[in-house]
Amino acid sequence: MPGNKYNGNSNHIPTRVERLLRERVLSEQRKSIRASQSNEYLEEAGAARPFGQRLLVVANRLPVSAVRRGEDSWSLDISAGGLVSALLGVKQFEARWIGWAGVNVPDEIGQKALTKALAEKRCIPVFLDEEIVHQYYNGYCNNILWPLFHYLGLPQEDRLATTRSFQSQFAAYKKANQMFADVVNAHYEEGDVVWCHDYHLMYLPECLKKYNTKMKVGWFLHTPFPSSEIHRTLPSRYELLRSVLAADLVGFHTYDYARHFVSACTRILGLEGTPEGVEDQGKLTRVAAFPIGIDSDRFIRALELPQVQEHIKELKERFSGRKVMLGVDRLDMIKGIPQKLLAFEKFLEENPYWRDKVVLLQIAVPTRTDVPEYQKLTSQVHEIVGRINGRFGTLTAVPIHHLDCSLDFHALCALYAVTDVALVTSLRDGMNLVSYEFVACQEAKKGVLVLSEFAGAAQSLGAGAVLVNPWNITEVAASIGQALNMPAEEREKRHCHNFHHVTEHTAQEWAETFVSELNDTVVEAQLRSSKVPPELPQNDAMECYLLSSNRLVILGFNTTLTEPVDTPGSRGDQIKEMELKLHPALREPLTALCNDPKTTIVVLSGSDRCVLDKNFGEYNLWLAAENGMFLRHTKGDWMTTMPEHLNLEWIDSVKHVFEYFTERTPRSHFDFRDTSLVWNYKYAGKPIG
Ligand SMILES: O=P(O)(O)OC[C@H]1O[C@H](O[C@H]2O[C@H](CO)[C@@H](O)[C@H](O)[C@H]2O)[C@H](O)[C@@H](O)[C@@H]1O
Ligand SMILES: O=c1ccn([C@@H]2O[C@H](COP(=O)(O)OP(=O)(O)O)[C@@H](O)[C@H]2O)c(=O)[nH]1
Repeated sequence: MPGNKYNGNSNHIPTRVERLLRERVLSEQRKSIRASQSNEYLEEAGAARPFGQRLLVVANRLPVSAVRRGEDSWSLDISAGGLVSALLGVKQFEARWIGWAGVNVPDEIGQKALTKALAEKRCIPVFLDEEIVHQYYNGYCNNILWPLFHYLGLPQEDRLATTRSFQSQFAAYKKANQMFADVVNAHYEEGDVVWCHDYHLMYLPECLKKYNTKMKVGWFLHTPFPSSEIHRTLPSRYELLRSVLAADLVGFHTYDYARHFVSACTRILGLEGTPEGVEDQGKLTRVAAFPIGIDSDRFIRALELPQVQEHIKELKERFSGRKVMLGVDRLDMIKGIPQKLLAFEKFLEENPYWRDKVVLLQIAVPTRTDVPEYQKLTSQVHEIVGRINGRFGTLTAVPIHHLDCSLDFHALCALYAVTDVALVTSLRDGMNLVSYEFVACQEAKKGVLVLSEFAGAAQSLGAGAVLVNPWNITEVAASIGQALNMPAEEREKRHCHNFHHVTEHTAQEWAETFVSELNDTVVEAQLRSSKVPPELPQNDAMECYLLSSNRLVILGFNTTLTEPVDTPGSRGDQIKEMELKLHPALREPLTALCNDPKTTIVVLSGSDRCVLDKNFGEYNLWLAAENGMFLRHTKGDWMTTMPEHLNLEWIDSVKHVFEYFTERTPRSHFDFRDTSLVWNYKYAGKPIG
């Protein structure tokens, strides 16, 4: 099994540093294994795999688009987007894809035929009907989670309508996730690794673990994970986090996204965040950053193909005498296309010299065209392009070539290769693979990448790119000028830096690291659980209790004998908790215990004397107030265990410090008892869910 390095009987759980070192060694080994393998895409079922661990990749979309040709015939096209190319490049596992084929297939004959055709591509379909797709995909995924995770808030115009339809869309989301889970469960074999992808499937880890706690489940988010301040506005904030935490390993593109997730779990769920992940009652969900990459060799090799060379030649001729600037984006509001166009317009305004010497080629791939926000964006972009071309175009040339379509892989490679300046102005972007692909195709030209600081890629390619804030069109316009005028020597240095990153940190590497870490995480969890102290054997304890004739039982008060006010899933009630009260259901058993002549009961608490008097005055027991500073049997008076001449001079100064912080820490409170000062910050900043 790859990735399982815990040989023999060692019970050692590796530290982070040990894990990192081990991962580096393994990464080198994997690279040499990869180098000796072929590199074909979507191999037919049955092809030999070196290690044989099965990987079930579960994503909303399958890596193929299906088109119906007849009642029982389908044609399938590989759709090689970012995630697809990343995972198809992984040779180490026997991968199966589970996902939605992107079409509605209401009839059984069609479903059977499509299932059969997809099986040849190692794909397994999840059939979603139109209503579910509308509510789950267009609604909850793309109209709620997508804008929220990209800091765009809920859709502006129909905000209230969205708020109203929220519950039904969330119900559809859960239903759709359960449908994915049912298909996974039907195909799961012991030992398989199940890798769930993206915001579409946040509810899936829990569905899978409910079915089989032993299943190895990983979840990876391709978008940003926003600050907890954004996530907490989601009505389903609690359920989504809980469900993701059911996974063994949770991955993000950047450390920032991982940190946001952990802080959402601490702030919203009240759980403990550790450097390893999130801990809940001894169960650890590992959380880490796994920046994706591309299959850089595939791009580099494509540039050598005759048809790509031919295309490059044509493009060079077509745009000779002009510098080529390129944008490749899905037509999505997160990509900042209007902002990019406005910045380009400003650049042309301020730099008349460049007006006939530069062209911007903008490929705007249509996406989510059923969602109204996307339809509005299309019109807006067309309007801006028309205006700029009207302003700066001539009879023979226009400054912007805008294409509402997608290009095939070879055409895209040729475009990347002839580009002088790539312009990525995403307002937020999980990673942005286009910037990686551009770098991979620039060994000859060494063009400049102008990159938004809000794309995950800025963390990896930031050193070589010209970073911009896409909201600041003055800055972007100036960066366009800087890029177009950049001396060759500087371009080369910047390019080399990024090229090295793109070719070293590949998609294969990304997937292998994730799966390897997932395998390790599961083994570590087993080791950890074997170290947890065993539960009290209740029957044995009861037997001993019954046999003994002189028993001392020491009970706590707060949360031992009080009514629970802070159960998971409910908001804690600070006011109730501040007034400690014996749980009414415990009155009877406590009376019975206290009246048992063989048993002495002590309630030991940090509370002061009057609180204990009020709650236990009527019982036949011992009270130890302020953690034992005062002691009394309920039939007698309080006595103190405090040494004589105890120095209490510190109290005044500590009181001031506590008061200072109480004023500045919302929901904290401060108790001044006879011999102790207590500053309680349990409710400060957490939990809100
Ligand atoms: O399938 P669609 O709804 O048309 O959307 C296409 C994909 O868009 C998102 O991509 C993200 O993943 C990339 C690779 O990790 C990353 O570079 C990019 O920044 C993200 O936006 C989405 O998350 C995918 O699920 C969609 O399939
Ligand atoms: O005409 C096109 C334009 C883009 N892409 C691919 O779409 C992916 C876009 O990924 P990115 O991470 O940049 O953004 P996303 O669209 O996933 O948000 C890249 O792999 C591109 O090569 C494509 O196949 N054809």
